Amino acid sequence: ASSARLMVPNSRPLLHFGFQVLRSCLSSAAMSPVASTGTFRQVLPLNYRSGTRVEPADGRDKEEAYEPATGRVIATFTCSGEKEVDLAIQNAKTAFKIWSQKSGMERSRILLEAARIIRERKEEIAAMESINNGKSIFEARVDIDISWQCLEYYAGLAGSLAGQHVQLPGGSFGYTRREPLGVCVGIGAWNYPFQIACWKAGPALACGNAMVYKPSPFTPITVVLLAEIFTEAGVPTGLFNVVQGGAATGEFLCRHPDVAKVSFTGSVPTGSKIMEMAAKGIKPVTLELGGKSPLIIFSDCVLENAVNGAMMGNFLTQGEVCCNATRVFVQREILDKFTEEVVKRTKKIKIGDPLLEDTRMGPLINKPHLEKVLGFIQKGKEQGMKVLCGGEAYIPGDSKLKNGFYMSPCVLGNCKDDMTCVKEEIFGPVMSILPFDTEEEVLERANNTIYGLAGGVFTRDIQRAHRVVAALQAGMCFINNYNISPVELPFGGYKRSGFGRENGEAAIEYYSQLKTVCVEMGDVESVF
Ligand SMILES: NC(=O)c1ccc[n+]([C@@H]2O[C@H](COP(=O)([O-])OP(=O)(O)OC[C@H]3O[C@@H](n4cnc5c(N)ncnc54)[C@H](O)[C@@H]3O)[C@@H](O)[C@H]2O)c1
Ligand SMILES: C[N+](C)(C)CCCC=O
Repeated sequence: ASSARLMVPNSRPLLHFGFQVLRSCLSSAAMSPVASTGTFRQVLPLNYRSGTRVEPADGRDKEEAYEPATGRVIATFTCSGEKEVDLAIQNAKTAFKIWSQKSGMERSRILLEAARIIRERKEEIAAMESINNGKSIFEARVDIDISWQCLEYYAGLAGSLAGQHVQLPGGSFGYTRREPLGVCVGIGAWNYPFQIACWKAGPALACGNAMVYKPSPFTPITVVLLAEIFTEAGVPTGLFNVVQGGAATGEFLCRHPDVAKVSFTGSVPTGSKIMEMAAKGIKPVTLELGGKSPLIIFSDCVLENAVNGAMMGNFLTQGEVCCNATRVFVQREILDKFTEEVVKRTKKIKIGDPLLEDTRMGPLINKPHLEKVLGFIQKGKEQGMKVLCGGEAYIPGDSKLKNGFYMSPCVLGNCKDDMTCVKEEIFGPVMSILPFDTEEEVLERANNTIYGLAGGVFTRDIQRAHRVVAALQAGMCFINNYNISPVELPFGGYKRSGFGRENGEAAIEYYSQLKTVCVEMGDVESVF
């Protein structure tokens, strides 16, 4: 068990779908945080191999991880070198031999146990996620709920993974076996550290693979808890390993000859490099990349729902969400009313200490990122955009937060499709509002982007809703809602937002391979 474990308060009933969980968190009575901001310090090693935390066997560069709420360093660690990466992969290979021989039901039981432990330790994990990432505690709880739901879901599928039996002439037959790939590498982004790891580990382990996981160096803390939980749940030693580090460590992983697959979540430029490295070894990749998603709001919508959808589509996790609907197209008849309401609601967002129950927006991940986001807004102003609210660095009243990386959420008006803020992924709390007149026009404009991760529509016209999502060039579409995450539904992008899918039955395809067996029941005929 982790000695970094924090106190776990009374648990509460849990609901099983992302949105309902979010609702329950929003409406539930305040629960006191398990740690207070400004006190956490990570002292244990952050690599995980041979079923325990270890210091890396080699590595040169040191990294520091921050608590964005205060700007404090909470962990210093060495980035894993080539030797450490190899040790983790060799461990995974050994564990794979045992794990891949287990039946689906055996794997299922262990994944269910891991899900149960995550549920039990939800408050502790959520608090650490909030401390290291900056997202509000109530959002972090939703992330942890989605994480255990993901493991439960794949535990449910593990027992029914199967091939096909095909009858051939003369009593001969063929069958297919669904087999694991081997050692899979997971590389994650910093915005959903624990959840991204579960979205990869859940299907990978259910299919019988082993995994070596590298989180973002900005958020190294919580994935090690996941590794400890898998061990406690009963996976073979070395099945799920963690190596810490940045680009160099990631490259050692991607280039390693014993790695069967790379599943990557991160930016488009890094995704392109990953694909190139994987191509050298003919390794399959899953790429979950960035986005600049459109949300189309027709004048016949339920305005309050559309406003809620736009808020959820822009301001979760300080706007640092890949599938955010940062281009909000609003039909001209309701533009003023919609804008007025969104601005009113945005101004009311409570910014501050992420561990406080009533905080709805915490700090951004780090200072350079905050400066980058503010730079986008400055550029927007220079290009003629109107800042309707927010868009400034923010210093909360509490003196311990004065060095944190806060900004006020921003709504931009007077936007044009060719402006930088409308074209590029900002990855911060910045919503651009764009008027439109017709369905045909808005679809053309919505699809005019290199990205294709997500998209949404608000309308009461059911035919139009389905017509619009069918025309959207995006992998994840929402009708009359936005940014909900049922783990039963596949998630992934079109165009440069990547390929492959996480969640849902679809993910099984990306962590397994089919073997065909042809069985002869008669004699062998030869043409020679
Ligand atoms: N589609 C999705 O599901 C999804 C989810 C979350 C975030 N994202 C995207 O991630 C981006 C933000 O995350 P980020 O800033 O951490 O992205 P990033 O690409 O900078 O880093 C992602 C991960 O890749 C590693 N990495 C960097 N260079 C590497 C290299 N050369 N070889 C191997 N690994 C390397 C990083 O250390 C990190 O762990 C945004 O674009 C966002 O949209 C996508
Ligand atoms: C859980 N969300 C909100 C759908 C985000 C998925 C991961 C993207 O960054």
